[in-house]
Order: sequence, then structure tokens, then C-alpha cells
Amino acid sequence: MDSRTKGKTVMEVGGDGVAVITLINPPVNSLSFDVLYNLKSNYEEALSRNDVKAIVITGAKGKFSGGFDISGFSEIQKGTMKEPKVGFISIDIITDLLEAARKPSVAAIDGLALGGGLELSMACHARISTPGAQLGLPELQLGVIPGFGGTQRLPRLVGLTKALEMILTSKPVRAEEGHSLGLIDAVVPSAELLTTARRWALDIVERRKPWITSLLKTDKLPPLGEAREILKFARGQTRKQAPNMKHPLMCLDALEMGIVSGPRVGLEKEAEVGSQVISLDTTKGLIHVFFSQRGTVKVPGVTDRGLMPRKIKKVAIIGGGLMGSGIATALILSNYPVILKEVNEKFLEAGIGRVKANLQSRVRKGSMSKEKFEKTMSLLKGSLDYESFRDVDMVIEAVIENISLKQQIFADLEKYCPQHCILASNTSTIDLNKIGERTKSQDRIVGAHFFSPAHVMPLLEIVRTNHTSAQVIVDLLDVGKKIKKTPVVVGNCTGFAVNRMFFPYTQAAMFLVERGADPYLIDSAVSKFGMPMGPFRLCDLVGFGVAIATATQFIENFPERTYKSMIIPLMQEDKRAGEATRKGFYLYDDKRKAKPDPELKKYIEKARSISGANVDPKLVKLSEKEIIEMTFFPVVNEACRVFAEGIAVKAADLDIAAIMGMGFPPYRGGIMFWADSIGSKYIYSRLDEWSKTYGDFFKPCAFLAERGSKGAPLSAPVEQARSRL
Ligand SMILES: C[C@H](O)CC(=O)SCCNC(=O)CCNC(=O)[C@H](O)C(C)(C)COP(=O)(O)OP(=O)(O)OC[C@H]1O[C@@H](n2cnc3c(N)ncnc32)[C@H](O)[C@@H]1OP(=O)(O)O
Repeated sequence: MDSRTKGKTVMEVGGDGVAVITLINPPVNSLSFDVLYNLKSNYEEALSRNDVKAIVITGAKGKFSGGFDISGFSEIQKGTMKEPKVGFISIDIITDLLEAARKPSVAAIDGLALGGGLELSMACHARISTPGAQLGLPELQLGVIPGFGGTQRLPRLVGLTKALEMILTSKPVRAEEGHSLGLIDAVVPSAELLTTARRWALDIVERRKPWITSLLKTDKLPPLGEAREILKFARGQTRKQAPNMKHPLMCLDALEMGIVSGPRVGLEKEAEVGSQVISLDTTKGLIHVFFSQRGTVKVPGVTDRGLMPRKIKKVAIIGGGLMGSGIATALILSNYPVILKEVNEKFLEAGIGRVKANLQSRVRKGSMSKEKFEKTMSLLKGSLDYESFRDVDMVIEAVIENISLKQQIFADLEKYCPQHCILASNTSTIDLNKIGERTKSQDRIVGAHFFSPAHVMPLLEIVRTNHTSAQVIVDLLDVGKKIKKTPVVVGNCTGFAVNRMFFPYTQAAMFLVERGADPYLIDSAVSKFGMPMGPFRLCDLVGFGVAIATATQFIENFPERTYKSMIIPLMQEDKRAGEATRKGFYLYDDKRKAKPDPELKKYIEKARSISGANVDPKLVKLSEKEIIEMTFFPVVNEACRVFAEGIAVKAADLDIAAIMGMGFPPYRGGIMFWADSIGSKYIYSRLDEWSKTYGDFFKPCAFLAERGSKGAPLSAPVEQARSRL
């Protein structure tokens, strides 16, 4: 393969008259323009050759295709690649050359057919699949739309409602379900895939099997009036669920056009919309997230050294509280045998009870069978001492945030655990060097910071000190992958990446409220921006105990830039501690529904009198845009510090950490990507102005000042920074 080309196809014509075209573009046989143009040439040749009666398309090495080559979108966005004529791939090649050909095509699907891969197969006249293959149109998740005819062919094959579900949720179905839906014609074992597909193709030629053109099917489509109602409902839901995104509605436009005006017009609309969405900001953000998420496991100096992960056969967890039990749940769900250690029978029972409850909720929702529940629970053993730690490969400490307690635990672990055992702490804020002060084997100490609830939240912050060995990081990256978390490797500091970046977020909100801004308007603006909830609702959710403990760590470590507000401590004095006490910034009813509380004013006024802050008429009337800037630019500022200090190796890691750890909207690409979309110059100038008026809390850091003065992107690599990693 030419090093400049991306992938190819090969065609082999058998003595039976079937031309087998294989898509080759490792690792997922994505459809790059090179692959697509090769496919076109193969078709032209196959159609002109007298010895070819039918065509089978398949993918190399057990994968049909993961869809269009997503890096092609990035290149079009950057202008480094020219987009082909609108409709060239979907209409000229896939529809007019392939689907309308005089010779039939059969798709032989192994492993997966996603996005453009499934669309290509739907233009074939039959689809044969291996068991368990994943079939789906996940394009909306990337900010694009199915652009190779998927908006037209999927509803015609599986019906409108199911097609909408598959497209709008981006969730794939398995081959077996695809078969019952009519998307797949037969499911056969991998070893029989090609022979079945060849025979099927010849059967179509001989008219022993039907020659079906998906685009012309109408039997699965509802009558027009009903279709319009279904689409109207889908639009309403989409507007509610994705209010800041245009592309899902644009996708529905293409789908509806095909139903109302016929599939050819639909294809044209799809091609037009497909081209328009590429330049949307939300699309740029989502595509950046796709690659950044996969990039977190590439850690320079660690994953490029040829180290292989060691097998972790057994894990011990110390502490069965909310975090410990959540981590235990995540591990046993991925088949790791786990020992859960507690200090007494009562706590141990409670810890095991929490794990049980986590799994039972899956049984109740129908996502886990009773047998699987029993089997999974059998992987968990309780313990009150360290005797059973003699053969564990990894320990995760998850006790309360008390430094001397953790130091004692780590010193004990060194005595009981085998030499190779990884010693991890789930601390969310405490410096790991302090935790390991009384431990000799510093190279085995690492942070494994999960987010609550640990069995649900997708992020795992892997924290390394100057001493942590590369092997330990490689091992933990592998565990992270096995328990289906996205790991981000960060350096050691108070709060690590996520908590540190986001500590100014709540503080900025407190600052604004003490100066007269309405907390409920702040929450509403932040929710509209795309966060799952605003800062005040979040404080209520995590509870004021946690909020105060975290704030204390920051006040101690970064006093020069901490805004100290008394609002939370004053409320806590009155036994208002958040959602758990049914009162915090909001009042909560039996169903935990939040409603504003007029009494809140009292606490704000009292806090104001303690801090000596005055109501500022400018801040009372902030627009939503200004609220977002004043709450998130301090976050950007802290993210810049984290990046400049080398706590994160890549700005993109901070994007993923913000999205997965704090719920920053993925379609904004993450905190640094979003900041760059606004521009460092503007962010710097706003923070600089506020710091002059309101103090050092807003003071731009040196990194931001330097990049802002030049208008340079914040995400560009830090060359000179002394990495702490
Ligand atoms: C016009 C059309 O309608 C538009 C489209 O088709 S858009 C594309 C639609 N397809 C998708 O969204 C599928 C995206 N891919 C995936 O979901 C997953 O990669 C997968 C399920 C295919 C495989 O998952 P998994 O085995 O865990 O491997 P994963 O780590 O995700 O990917 C392996 C590599 O393939 C790359 N890759 C996967 N799909 C790709 C694609 N469609 N284009 C380019 N690269 C792709 C990944 O970036 C990664 O590269 P790396 O090793 O250099 O980091």
C-alpha cells in the first residue's frame, strides 16, 4: 500500500462467477476516500467483465467496516482535503453504480457494520452476517448524519420507528435483532460467511432469491399522515434532548424529505445536509472528542516503551463506603475477583450490601439476569484483616480523606501484599507523595481516582507521582479498559485534573451570588449551556459536607486564588446540607424534585455581611452569556495552570477529563477546545479586567497571559513546561 494512501480494496473473481471485493483499511476498515474510489474502480471492472455474474463485499480480518473514515471530516474541516462533489459517494457510487447495477451485490458482514459501513451494505441486494455483529448508524454521536443513504434505506428496511430509534440514539443492534428486523437476511457462523454470501448472490442471479433494492421498498413505511406524526414527535423529543445541536433536526429533515417526496429527493437532501453539518461547531467538537477519547491511552514515555500489561488476577479494596463499594461493583462486573476489607462486621456487611444493591438495580431494570447476579456476587469476598491480601495483584484504598489513616494503610499494605502488588489510592484531593510517606516501594504507588457512582461514571483518573513506574501505569490502563472506563493519566497535585479545574466553578458562582446575582438564574444559564445541572444544584447533590471538605483542601493549597464564601457553612449550621437533608440551595419534595427556596436570600445576605461584599448592579443584571463567561473562564484559567505545570500531557486529556468527570458538554469539545473556539485573547482580556475590579480570584495565570497576548491557541503543546509526570 502506498504510504500516502489510506486503505484499499482487493477484488478476486472466483470460478463461480462471483467477484469478492474486500475492504482493507486497518484497524476497522474505515471507508476512506481511497477505499471508496478503489471500490468504484472494482465495481466498474466487475460490471464490465463477462466472467462476473455477481458481487460480494466483505471486510478484511473479521470486520466489515467501522464506517466513513472520521479523520476525513477533520481534514475537510481544516481545509487540508477537498470535499468531493455533493452526492458523489452516496448517489453516483453507492446508488447509481452499486445498487442500480445489472449484477447483484451481497454484503458479507463479519464483526461490525457501522455508519457508512452499514449504509454500504444496505445498498447491497442482501446482507449475510455473523452472529453478534454490531449494526448501527452512530453518526449523530459524531455530529454528522448518515450520509451514504442511511436516512433513506434504514426506514425502508426496518420501519420508520425503529430507524428513528437507531439513528437518534446512535445505538447499534446485534445481528440477531437485525435479522428479526429485516435488516439482515441470514445469520451464519463466521466460517460459512463467504460461501453463504457467494451462493446467495448467485441465487439472486438465478432468481431463486429475491433481488431487493432497499431504496425502492415501501412495505415497511407507515402511511404518510402517520409518518408525519411520528416525525413530529421525534422532532419534539430531539429538541428537548439536544437543544444546542442542529444536526439531529437536519437529519430528520432529510429523512422526512425522502418519505414525503420519494427516496431520490431524500438522497439529494441527505447529501446536501451531510455536507452542511461538517462545518458546524458542534460537529468539530464531537469529532475532536472521538479522537481525544482514544488518545488518552497514548502516554508518551509510558505506552511507547513496548511494555505489556501484567495480568491482574485479584484485587483488594479497602473501605466499603460509597466509593469502595462502587469500585468493587465495577470490578466484579468485569469478572475481577475482589476482596472488600472493612474495619468491623457491621461496616463490612453494609459495604457488601451496597454492592448487592448496585447489582440488584440492574436486575430490576432487566439489564442483568438473576443467574448473572449470583455469579457476579460470588466474585466478592469480605475480609476484616490483611491475611487474604497475600496473593492480590492490586489494592485500591478507598477510605475517608484522612492523611494519617491512609499513611498507616499503605505502610501495612507493604507488609502483607506481594512485592509486585500495585498500591493504589482513590483519594480525590490528597497528594499521593504524602500518602506514601511511610512506604518504601514508591514505584508501586499510584492514584486510581474514580468518580461517584464509580460503577456508572466513565472516567478513571490515573495519577502518577515522580516515582510511579511505567509498568504500573500500563497495568492500570489495561484494568481501566477492561472495566470500560476512559482513563486519563495525570500528574500529582491537589485535586489532580478534574477537581482542580472545576474548583473555581463553584467559587465563581458563590462570588456572583454574594454580589447580587440570582443563583437560580445562574443554574438555569449553566444548564442551558449544556451542563447536566448548575453549580448550586450540584452542591446540593454532592452534599455540603463534601463541598466543604474539598473547598478546605483548595483554601489550604491555593489561598491566593480562593474565594471564601460563607453561604454553604451558614446553611450547614442550620442543618441544611443539600439534597440528602431535603434542603440546600433548593427545597426537595418526596420525589427529590427541586424547587427554589425564598429563604435562601437570608443566608446570602448574612454571608454578604460577613465577607463585606456589596451588591454590584452590573452583576445583578448579568446576561446568560456573561454568567457563562464569569463561571467558566476561571475554569479555563485553572485548566491552563494544570496544563502548563505538566499535570496533563495533552490539552485534549483535559477536554476528556472535563467531559467525563464534570459533564462538560461534549459537543463543545471539552474545556480547552471550547476556550480555543472563543479565543485566548478574549478570555485573557475578560479575566484581566475582572481581576482588576474584583480581585485575584480572576487573575489570569502566566500561561494564559502569554498565550492571550499573542492570541495563541491554549491547546498547543507546552514545550518548555517541566512535566511532573
Ligand atoms: C457518511 C457516513 O454516514 C459517515 C460515517 O460513517 S461516520 C463514522 C460512523 N462510524 C462510527 O461512528 C464508528 C466509530 N468507531 C467506533 O465506534 C469504534 O472505534 C469501533 C466500535 C468501530 C471499534 O471499537 P474498538 O475496538 O474499541 O476500537 P477503538 O479504539 O474505538 O478504535 C480503534 C482505532 O480505529 C479508529 N477508528 C475507529 N473507527 C474509525 C472510523 N470510522 N474512522 C477512522 N478511524 C476509526 C480509532 O480512532 C482507533 O484508532 P487508534 O488506534 O489510532 O486510536
